[in-house]
Amino acid sequence: MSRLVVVSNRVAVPDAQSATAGGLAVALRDALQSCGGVWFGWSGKTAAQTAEKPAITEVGPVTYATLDLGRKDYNEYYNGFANRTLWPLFHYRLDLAEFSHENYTGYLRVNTLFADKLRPLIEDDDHIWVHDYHMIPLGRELRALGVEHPMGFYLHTPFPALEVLLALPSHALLVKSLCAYDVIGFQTENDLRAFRDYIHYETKGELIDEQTFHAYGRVVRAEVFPIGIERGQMEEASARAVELGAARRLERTLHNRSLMIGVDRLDYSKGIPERFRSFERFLETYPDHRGQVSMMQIAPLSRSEVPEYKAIRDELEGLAGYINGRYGDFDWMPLHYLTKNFQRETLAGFFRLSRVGVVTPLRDGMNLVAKEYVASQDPSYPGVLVLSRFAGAARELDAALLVNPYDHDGVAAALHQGLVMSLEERRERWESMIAKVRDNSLEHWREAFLSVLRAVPTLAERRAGTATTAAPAASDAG
Ligand SMILES: O=P(O)(O)OC[C@H]1O[C@H](O[C@H]2O[C@H](CO)[C@@H](O)[C@H](O)[C@H]2O)[C@H](O)[C@@H](O)[C@@H]1O
Ligand SMILES: O=c1ccn([C@@H]2O[C@H](COP(=O)(O)OP(=O)(O)O)[C@@H](O)[C@H]2O)c(=O)[nH]1
Repeated sequence: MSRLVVVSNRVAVPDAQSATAGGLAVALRDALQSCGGVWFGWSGKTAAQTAEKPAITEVGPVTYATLDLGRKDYNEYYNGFANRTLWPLFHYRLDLAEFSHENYTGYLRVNTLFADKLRPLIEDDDHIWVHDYHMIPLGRELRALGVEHPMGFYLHTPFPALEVLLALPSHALLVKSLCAYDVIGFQTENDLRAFRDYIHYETKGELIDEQTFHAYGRVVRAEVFPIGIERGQMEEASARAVELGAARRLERTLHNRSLMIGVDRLDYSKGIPERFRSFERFLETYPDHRGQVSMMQIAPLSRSEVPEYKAIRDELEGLAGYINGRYGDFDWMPLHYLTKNFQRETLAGFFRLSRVGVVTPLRDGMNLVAKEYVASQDPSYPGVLVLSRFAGAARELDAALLVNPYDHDGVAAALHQGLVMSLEERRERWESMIAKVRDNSLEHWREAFLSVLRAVPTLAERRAGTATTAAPAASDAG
């Protein structure tokens, strides 16, 4: 099998902490281990200047190549265009999107630099898989350097509706850059539809069939590959975790009260203030639950240098204090709000103890927490998932209590419904959801994407005329 080159903003270089690597990191590492290759990206560290050469770590057949970013590059590329322009825009928050020429230039500069540094590491037969909004221009930059290899791109966030994307001054180049890839993967049908709308209405490209289109002189495949969680991992971890320290200690603090749980990076896309307001509405509307149930919100800090993330942190501290001050009692605290990070194995135990999982983003590419909550439940006594209809996960987990996170009364009613739901209905809903979580695992996602990417003939196959596939090949570099 030919080698794989993975490119992503964050690279999980194995080290002393490798045991705690996230699911996506493990899945990509497994793929690289089996066929060999390179994982390239940012080191996660900043320096005075961006590194001249990538730092190389060789582990078996895998080369990890990472670059430290200089402060200016880091600010304009990561804090700037990626997380102050593309992130809010892709999550339908035009009100928060900042359009700065300087940041945009920095974003393009870092992508050009990544392409330059990656080029020498690419071998003739490689397949290249690029991840996420940080790296959209990378494929086009590689093509400009003469890289004609099969190249795939996967977008982990939503792809915004046409009218929203048009607000981005550089929308045309962004989409043209996407078309430099041979395969583009999205989380949901919604995202794919939005992308095809853009191709159809803005580029006047030709939609050849459900998965293929022609634009900018290239034939490209665009498909849906919903991401999942590692098969069995949370199921096993949660069964073990309830016997372990943290979950045991949490259970003792509950004094037989019910627990509702939310776990999200501290990000405005996750709808945490709206969730707190819905929780307040719930306490107001259903007073019988006062003193009987608590909500625990785990929200590890994220992208803390971006002003909008600082603002939401302040807002949440104010709201949590207000709710606890207004409704709490000397022996009961309604809301536990923590900004520390927990290991997923610990979360698995917390999820299993929680009667209701509250996952109410305003917009989310997938939301793996929703799937992890389902996977962590005790099959004989499962909890209830309250899930935003605007999370990608809602497409598969349609047996959850689906809510509109902007509708505080509706979410409050769903929280109540989750707490009073019969065991029979809880089991029925959970069985439907766990089947989908198991079927659409992370491994399934990875193999589904790679099988489409690997069907694109390699450079060597095309040169030798030995391609056996009908998969479309690039016709020019766009
Ligand atoms: O790298 P950070 O800036 O610290 O952010 C963490 C990741 O956040 C985003 O995650 C997305 O990917 C998940 C898996 O596909 C998906 O479930 C979720 O809905 C997305 O928000 C981001 O897209 C990643 O690149 C970041 O690494
Ligand atoms: O304290 C925490 C909070 C979250 N997570 C993990 O972070 C991931 C979050 O992924 P999700 O798709 O829900 O959202 P994202 O943060 O990628 O937007 C999930 O695997 C969580 O279990 C974690 O390990 N510790």
